[in-house]
Amino acid sequence: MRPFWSLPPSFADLAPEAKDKRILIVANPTSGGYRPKNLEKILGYLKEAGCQVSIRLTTRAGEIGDIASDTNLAVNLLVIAGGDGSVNEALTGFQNNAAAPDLAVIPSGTANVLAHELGLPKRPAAIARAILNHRTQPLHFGLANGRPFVLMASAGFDAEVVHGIPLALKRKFGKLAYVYTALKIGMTRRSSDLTIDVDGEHLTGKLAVATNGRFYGGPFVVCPNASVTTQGLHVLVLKKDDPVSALRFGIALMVGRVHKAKGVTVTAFKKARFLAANPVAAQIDGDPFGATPVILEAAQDNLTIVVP
Ligand SMILES: Nc1ncnc2c1ncn2[C@@H]1O[C@H](COP(=O)(O)OP(=O)(O)OP(=O)(O)O)[C@@H](O)[C@H]1O
Repeated sequence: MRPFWSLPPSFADLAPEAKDKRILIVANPTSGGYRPKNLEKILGYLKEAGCQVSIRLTTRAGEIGDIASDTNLAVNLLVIAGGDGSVNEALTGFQNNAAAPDLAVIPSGTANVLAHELGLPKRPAAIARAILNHRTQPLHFGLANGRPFVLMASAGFDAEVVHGIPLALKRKFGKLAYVYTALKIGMTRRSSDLTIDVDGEHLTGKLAVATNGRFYGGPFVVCPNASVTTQGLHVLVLKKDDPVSALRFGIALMVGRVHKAKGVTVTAFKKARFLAANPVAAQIDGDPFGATPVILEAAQDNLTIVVP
């Protein structure tokens, strides 16, 4: 046993087998809360452990997808430093890569729901340790009109906010920008009716969220029984979206009770469709995704993701 005054083990001692590890870190410098200094520290720890590690900063949307779909990547681990949209791009790219490496995430982003789902650490040393330990779990995902989503796909008011939020405002004010945009849109919008076809049963509502995991919008629990590491999707249907109901649901969301709120149903499903007479805005993983109709199902495959 080490005497109590000795230094903690170095990263080189932690993972002797790391010397064979080839790691590519792809960082989205435009994601909310991006911290280049933290990335440098993580890079330093991984190099100290002997990993062959390189880093690439994206210069445009779509680049992460292109990298992830490259069948000549020749790495054991692709690490995405970014938010949920960046991870979604990697997942989408992996669909065209039969030799996809394992995935790890250095969380940034405005909400970063996946970080809450997996309990990802924030400190550089803890992130490096998780990457070196390389403990993995299957990451299940859903398909919306054939496009993968890791966390959620929805149609209705929240998607209108995702479509309407100005990027500069999101970068400057983070989550507050969502609140501001929601209030602004909420005052003038005309709500639409949705039909939600859940495994052949017809539900009606104003907002429908297909969720792959427990959380929504950050640390807020919407489906306590779900997890991104087990297969299966649930759909939350909100019956109303008038300002008073929206406020009630918002408060219920913040206290982790929205799934129990009056006017909310949660249903597990295999196949669902979000339909509307006139197109209703849709979003996946916090990025705009056109409009209804949206057809949803669980993907049969899964990825391998590093967990703490
Ligand atoms: N260099 C870049 N310039 C512009 N857009 C980029 C760049 N790199 C990646 N993107 C795009 O930025 C989008 C949003 O990124 P990301 O999700 O990581 O951050 P965020 O929006 O702040 O976080 P969150 O989704 O957790 O709220 C991604 O969908 C990705 O396509």
